[in-house]
Amino acid sequence: MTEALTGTEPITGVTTDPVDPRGTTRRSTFARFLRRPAGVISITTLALIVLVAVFAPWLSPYDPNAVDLGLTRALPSPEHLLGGDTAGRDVLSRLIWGTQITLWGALVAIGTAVVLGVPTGLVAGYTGGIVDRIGTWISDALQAVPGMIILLIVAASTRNDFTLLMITVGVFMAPGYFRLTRSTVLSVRNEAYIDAARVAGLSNLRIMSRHVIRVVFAPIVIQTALTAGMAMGMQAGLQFLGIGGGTTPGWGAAMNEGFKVMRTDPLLLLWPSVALGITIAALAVLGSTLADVISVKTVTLSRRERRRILAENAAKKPASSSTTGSLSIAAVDSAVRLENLRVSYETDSGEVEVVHGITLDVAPGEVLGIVGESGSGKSQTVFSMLDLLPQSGYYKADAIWIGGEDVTTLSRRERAELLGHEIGYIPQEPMTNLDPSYTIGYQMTEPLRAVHGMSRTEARERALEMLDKVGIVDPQRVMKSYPHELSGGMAQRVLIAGAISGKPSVLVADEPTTALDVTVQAEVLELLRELQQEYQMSLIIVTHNFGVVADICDRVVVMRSGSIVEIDDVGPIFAHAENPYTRELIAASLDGAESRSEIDAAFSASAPGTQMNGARTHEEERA
Ligand SMILES: Nc1ncnc2c1ncn2[C@@H]1O[C@H](COP(=O)(O)OP(=O)(O)OP(=O)(O)O)[C@@H](O)[C@H]1O
Repeated sequence: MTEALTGTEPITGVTTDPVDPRGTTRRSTFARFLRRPAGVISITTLALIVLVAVFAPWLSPYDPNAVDLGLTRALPSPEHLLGGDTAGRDVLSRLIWGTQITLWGALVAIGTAVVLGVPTGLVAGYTGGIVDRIGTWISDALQAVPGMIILLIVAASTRNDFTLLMITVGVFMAPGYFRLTRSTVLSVRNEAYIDAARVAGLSNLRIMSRHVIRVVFAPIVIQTALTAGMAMGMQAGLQFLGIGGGTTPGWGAAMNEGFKVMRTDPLLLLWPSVALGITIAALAVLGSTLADVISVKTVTLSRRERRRILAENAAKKPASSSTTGSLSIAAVDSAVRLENLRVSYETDSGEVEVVHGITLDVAPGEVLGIVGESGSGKSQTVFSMLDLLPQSGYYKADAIWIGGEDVTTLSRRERAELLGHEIGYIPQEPMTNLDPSYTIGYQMTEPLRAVHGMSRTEARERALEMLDKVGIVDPQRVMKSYPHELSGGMAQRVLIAGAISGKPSVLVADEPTTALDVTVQAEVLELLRELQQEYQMSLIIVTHNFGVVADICDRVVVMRSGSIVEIDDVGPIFAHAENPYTRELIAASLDGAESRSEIDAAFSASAPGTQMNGARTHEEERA
């Protein structure tokens, strides 16, 4: 469907089906579900059962509690299709009304479990730390409580109130939802698109309710199908024991009555057992088919793998107390300034410092390159600046100035708000930084409305203007598209448009071209340079490539193993770098690798209508 489009080509033949978090369309998920006989049978059966419950007053041939002594223990007949029970009541009518009360009981229990378990699991998984520990502790404690004893106490103290009993059942089911939600959230909490939403200044509540909840949705639906059956089983069990039955003709109560006369009138036990068995089986089949179709998978690093990575890190550089780097202007005049920044990670083998006290600043309108080999600490530096370090990481700094304010003195919320206004962030991987569940239009307008207070129309106009600015040929159409319908180059342009749409004073680009092919890299760099000049933003560009530095930067910070080894203007660095490591990096970037001019030449040759660096003009794209 989607061809390998470059960022400048119009989208052709795209569909706009909403997608689930795994990138498949909702329609196709439902279609795949319906293609399975088990799916069709289970959903049809459940639909019929629900219809019977809803239309019980009309379907029931008699009053379920009306007594006709002539009907006592009567066998099935044309007037009473399932016969009469021991008190002379119509069995079919009681079974039909029983459907209603049984489903209602399951609904109350599941509703309670979902309301208690899902939001708490969401908050615990997303927030982590003490909130997570308290939530997990309560969940574990609840599971250790003997549920049956509590149910007996509730039954005794509420005179067998059926609804209250089912709420209590729901409370005991809530830990299942809590654990499922928490673990699902943990698996996506550090996804790049969640980080991107944080940097855009969206509140935690908004991120949780819009972006994280979507991932939780599918497993919760599956869990609900399975636990609804369990809730019904428990309800029937309670009524079978005479708890919570009362005069309510639930299936469990009917089974209780049938059990007493099982030897003489086995049919009285058979009918409610069959009804309950079919419903629970249909729910179980529905749940497992859904699980199969959606196949929820989370990828986690094995413990051994984690240990290996952390040990490697620890071996790379011992913690040091020295500070590296330098400053060029006063703190209040700088666009960004880091003073003695240290980043550490908590690991099994203790604390590992990965950035060892670095100091640097960026002037308004300046383009600063942060260069270094992989693992040198470039991203950790940027993440500290953007408050994006993962849970196990933390930083210490004498100060971090952004827009003339020391953000280390601000609350998390104030800082997020400041970041949303002052900094635009362009991440490494364009695709993973877009939420697959939402259209580009929604993702672009959301921060503009939530953070910058624009109306829907203003936000839409700004988003269209920015998409146009970054060279997207058909912005209207792209706004309606989902991330999987874009090529990598287009996705990166969309992210650039999103990053500049709030008109930030600083743009941070973390290896913005590594995930793109060579020709698209050239276009994106050219675009960044144009935008930086047009908006007079400061640009911090993280890269391992001195070709990019030569092309776009005013000044360069060279990092190695978490320290700064050299800071200088680009000219002097290329002419006479002082540090041998810098010289090595320059040589490695230019030696053998395609230099910028080679890339440009190659691109110009392959696409005659292109400017220097391979970026086509907007007019040419339109043509
Ligand atoms: N979650 C983590 N736990 C422990 N150490 C980490 C973690 N994330 C990163 N590190 C370590 O921090 C160091 C610096 O990593 P960083 O991501 O900043 O490197 P980088 O220079 O940006 O490299 P790259 O260009 O490959 O992204 C590395 O040694 C890395 O292994």
